Amino acid sequence: MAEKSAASAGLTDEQIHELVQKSHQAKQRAYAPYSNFRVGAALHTEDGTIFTGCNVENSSYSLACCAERTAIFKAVSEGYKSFRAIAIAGDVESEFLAPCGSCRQVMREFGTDWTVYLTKPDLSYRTMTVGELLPCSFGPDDLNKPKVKGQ
Ligand SMILES: O=c1ccn([C@H]2C[C@H](O)[C@@H](CO)O2)c(=O)[nH]1
Ligand SMILES: [Zn+2]
Repeated sequence: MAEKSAASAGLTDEQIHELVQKSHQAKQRAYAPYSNFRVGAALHTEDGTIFTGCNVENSSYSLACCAERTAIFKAVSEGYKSFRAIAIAGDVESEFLAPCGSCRQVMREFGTDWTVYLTKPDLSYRTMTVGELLPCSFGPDDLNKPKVKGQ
């Protein structure tokens, strides 16, 4: 069950369960022949459309794309930029899977006040906001703040 905290994302228990399930289904499509670490993600947009993603690795190792970013980039490229929640799924039984720092920054681009469900394979989850996962963050507004003269 969910820990009490953070943003509810305005989703019903059924919608959360569906999102978590879809993240674990997406995990089955992971292309992870190098790490053998499968990850899936399911992103719930403002209007309820769900985009899924998996990690996609490469023989040039550093080119791997995480599941979370696959889902977010799919959504943005289809015209969606308002997100309610993302569920993240791995195969580790003992811990809720946490997103990497790069994915936290990519999530933060689209706001700090939306929800991340960190899940386990038994479909249990922990609820956090993007702002909780990336405190004191840099974002789009920072580019428009006054700068020292001459810069
Ligand atoms: O939250 C995470 C953590 C890791 N990975 C991927 C990147 C790489 O393909 C593999 C091992 O790091 O897992 C994700 O997709 N999401
Ligand atoms: Zn990542």
